[in-house]
Amino acid sequence: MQRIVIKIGSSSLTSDEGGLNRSRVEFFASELASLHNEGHQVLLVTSGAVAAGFTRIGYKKKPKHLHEKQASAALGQALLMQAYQEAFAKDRIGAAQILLTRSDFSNRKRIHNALMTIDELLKHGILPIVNENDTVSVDELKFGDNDMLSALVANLVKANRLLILTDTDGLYTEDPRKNADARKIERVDQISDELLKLAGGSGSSVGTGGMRSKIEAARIATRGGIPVFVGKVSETGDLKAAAAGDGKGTYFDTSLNTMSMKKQWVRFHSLPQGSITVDDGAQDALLSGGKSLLPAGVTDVSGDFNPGDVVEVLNSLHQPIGRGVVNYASWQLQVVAGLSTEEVSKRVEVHRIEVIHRDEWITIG
Ligand SMILES: Nc1ncnc2c1ncn2[C@@H]1O[C@H](COP(=O)(O)OP(=O)(O)O)[C@@H](O)[C@H]1O
Ligand SMILES: N[C@@H](CCC(=O)OP(=O)(O)O)C(=O)O
Repeated sequence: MQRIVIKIGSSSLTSDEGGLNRSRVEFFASELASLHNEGHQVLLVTSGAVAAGFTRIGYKKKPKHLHEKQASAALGQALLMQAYQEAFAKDRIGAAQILLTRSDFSNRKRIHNALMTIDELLKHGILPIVNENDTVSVDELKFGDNDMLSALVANLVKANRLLILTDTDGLYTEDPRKNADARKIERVDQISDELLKLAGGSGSSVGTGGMRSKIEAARIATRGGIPVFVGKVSETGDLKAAAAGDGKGTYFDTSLNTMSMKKQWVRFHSLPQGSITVDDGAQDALLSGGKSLLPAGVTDVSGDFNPGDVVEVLNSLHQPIGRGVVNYASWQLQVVAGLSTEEVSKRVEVHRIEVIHRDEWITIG
């Protein structure tokens, strides 16, 4: 038995003019049902709410403004779920709706609740269907496309694999819609910046992130130890083949140095509650010395945070260099910034003397 997260993009479920393509929904549901019936735990991350809803609202093409997209998603999500529910019912599979936002992933309690819900549904043989909660997602915190959401869900549920389905049979050296000579890349073992540059934006009028956001998602999932497939499922049996390592697409192998769960949370899920500026010595200690941050290296503190929160760390030029879990409240750190360890222990009572312990630090940039 494997736990498999499958992401389906708008371009696979709707037509360019918008509106849900019911027969595509039925096809994907039957492919998912066949994996489910083999005894796997299957989770679906689906897009398509905006694309399914905008024509019904009366917009001529996919809307650009956030409130229009949100209105389309509110209508379209219901249509999407209805279509999935009816399609899965043919295989007697119950389908449940889970709507998440970016900020849910940075709140340990909320995301823990989501995980408990998903586990409970899977235990009862129900197929969880996840989408972004578009109505309450604000612009700057939106996933936008669901590729990143699927990677975070896969990490959250500790999936055995993530299958990102789209309208192209994998990653090419260039966008194959624009260059017929583009070559397919069958396997990727290291996601480099050069590879990210190969990938362009969306080729269709309904899709959002294009290949680039899929590679970024693959980077996050593979770092979490989850192998990823990006490709096409268009005929019966294609999904099983994709899950078995024989699909029409590109396979991304897990990177050798996978991050600990704690570091993954700091890197990908957390929302910093404040920032700490450090001097050049502390910057070196963090970036090249593999050391923890001590109060002596702190020059400035901003924001209102508590021990256990994540903070961003800035260098003396105010450029972000990383983030980590802080062991001080902001007011405590203000009192002891720049002081030696001996002085610190005279002035405040803290659980750990390091401002950020190296095991809870992550370099960014
Ligand atoms: N290097 C590339 N290889 C493959 N596809 C690419 C590449 N660069 C850009 N694309 C485009 O990415 C599109 C898939 O992304 P997108 O439209 O966002 O789909 P989805 O709705 O499934 O998320 C493809 O149709 C293709 O035009
Ligand atoms: N939450 C949105 C996702 C938007 C979107 O276009 O995503 P994708 O097709 O994955 O690039 C929706 O359901 O419409």
